[in-house]
Amino acid sequence: MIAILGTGKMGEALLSGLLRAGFKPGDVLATARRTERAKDLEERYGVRTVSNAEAAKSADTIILAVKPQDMASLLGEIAPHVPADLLVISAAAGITTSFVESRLGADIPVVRVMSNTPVLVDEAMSVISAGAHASEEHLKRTEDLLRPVGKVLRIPESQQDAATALSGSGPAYFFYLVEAMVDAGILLGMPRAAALDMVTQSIVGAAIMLRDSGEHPVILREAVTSPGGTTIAAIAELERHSVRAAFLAAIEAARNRGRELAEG
Ligand SMILES: NC(=O)C1=CN([C@@H]2O[C@H](COP(=O)(O)OP(=O)(O)OC[C@H]3O[C@@H](n4cnc5c(N)ncnc54)[C@H](OP(=O)(O)O)[C@@H]3O)[C@@H](O)[C@H]2O)C=CC1
Ligand SMILES: O=C(O)[C@@H]1CCC=N1
Repeated sequence: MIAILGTGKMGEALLSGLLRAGFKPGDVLATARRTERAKDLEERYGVRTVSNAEAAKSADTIILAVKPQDMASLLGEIAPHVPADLLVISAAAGITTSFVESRLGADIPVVRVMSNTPVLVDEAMSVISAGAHASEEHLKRTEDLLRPVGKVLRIPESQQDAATALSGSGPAYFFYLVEAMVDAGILLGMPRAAALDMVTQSIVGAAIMLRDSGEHPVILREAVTSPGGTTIAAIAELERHSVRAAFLAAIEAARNRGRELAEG
């Protein structure tokens, strides 16, 4: 039995992924803070919603998907009910495995995960790190849960905040880029729907080329950039506006914010 504690945007994305991967609604428990949210999840997915305490008692794996700011109180609530062999998967930004271990006590196996919302289309990037008491078997179980909804990579926990900034938040940067490019289309007099289609298909095509060609992004970009042509005119402007430096600073700020979240 798997339980998702805190079934909001990310928890629901993971829940739907588990069901698509073949879990039966009867094998999955969910918890939510508001009763109307719980009812909604029961109606849409057919899963049972229970209290956090009951979820911790009944499941062999729990996925913690509350906001980092709510983690301490959730852990306090479930600590008296957690069996020693429960696998605890924490999906919250910034929250370390030692934070979870210190509140759930003793030798509890904890795996930290940072996934992203493309879980919803089985194209997530999930990175996982073992806590002090998580074994190879616990990592394998976590990978088996996440692999059906995308790619899974093991990383040292020291890199988790950086991964959160890159791939956890990553989809938001691409949506932001699409918004900006569609605005540019509007500026040039293009209808909004057509602009969105063109930009979306360009980003999908570029993403698939990146993933499947094995080529370095510089090579792929150079292949688009004709001497004296249109692309280099655009890139000259991006450079003039320090877009690369803005990405470096933005992703560093996200990493730093992740560290702050751990402090509560
Ligand atoms: N959104 C994203 O792209 C990603 C999010 N994450 C991580 O996932 C976690 C959740 O984020 P997100 O889904 O965006 O946030 P949401 O606010 O959508 O989800 C959090 C959910 O937890 C519920 N909740 C809070 N406290 C409790 C409690 N004590 N018992 C039961 N349920 C509770 C909330 O209920 P209610 O709605 O009633 O307040 C809410 O539904 C965060 O830790 C975030 O760092 C990780 C990667 C990507
Ligand atoms: O913005 C956030 O804090 C969460 C973590 C990664 C993506 N969303």
